[in-house]
Amino acid sequence: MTYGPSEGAAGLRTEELPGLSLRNVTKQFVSGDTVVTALNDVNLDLRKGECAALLGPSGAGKSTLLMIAGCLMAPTAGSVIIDGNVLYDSTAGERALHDDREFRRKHIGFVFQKAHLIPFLTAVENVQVAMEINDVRPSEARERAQVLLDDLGVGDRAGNLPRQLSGGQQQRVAVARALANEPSLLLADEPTAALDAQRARQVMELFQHIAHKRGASVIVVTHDHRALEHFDRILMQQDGRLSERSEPSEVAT
Ligand SMILES: Nc1ncnc2c1ncn2[C@@H]1O[C@H](COP(=O)(O)OP(=O)(O)OP(=O)(O)O)[C@@H](O)[C@H]1O
Repeated sequence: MTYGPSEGAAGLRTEELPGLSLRNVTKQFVSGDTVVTALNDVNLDLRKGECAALLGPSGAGKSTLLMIAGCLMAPTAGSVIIDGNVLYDSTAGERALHDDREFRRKHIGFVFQKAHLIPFLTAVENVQVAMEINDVRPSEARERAQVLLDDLGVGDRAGNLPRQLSGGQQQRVAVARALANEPSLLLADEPTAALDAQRARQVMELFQHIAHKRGASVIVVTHDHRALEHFDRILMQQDGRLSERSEPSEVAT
């Protein structure tokens, strides 16, 4: 289901629609007699061009929130709306309303804690392949992949295999891959854990740039409170609930 060209979820004009909306999203994991409520009635509207940090203690549900926002996992209840496209709706149960794989490929970029590069492809091929899956011509894909690697300061390692790169270099290749298809929603789960302070700062600045200059909605899970200056919003996930902090100083260190 997609809202029409001029009207959206709440009667908003399409250009004013949030990049991401989570509506009353609940996620429960059941194993045997145990039920874990990882997300409990979570609501979020993230505008296009907004860059949000997601904080919270271990086990609070941060990764689960990213997986659901990124359509890698269906919510138990609630709806997920990306750029006016209803991806999940509780009334439709577990079934995605769109072909979520195709939607994900075209519109969503992920960066995980570990780079997860394809080991037998070079750095540039790892980025290139993400574009080719979306039917970009190989020559154009290669050129754009090289530009992204240059932007991330690893252009000179384009021809190296992942095992020939340091952890931080691999992670920057993974960031380039996530940006390959100019996603409207970028989700990153502790992307700077393997980086030194300077590189971590550069990656956070890049995320900020992607939101502010390209109009993407960005969520970054981080434990690094020094990075909070790079974010427009600070979200806190605790005991399954999502809340918002207005100032970095409100976040306990
Ligand atoms: N596939 C699963 N099956 C059962 N329980 C799960 C599953 N995935 C997550 N959980 C549980 O859901 C809760 C939230 O997990 P989640 O990984 O989202 O937390 P987190 O905030 O990302 O934690 P961390 O900071 O340690 O990565 C935890 O209690 C976790 O054990």
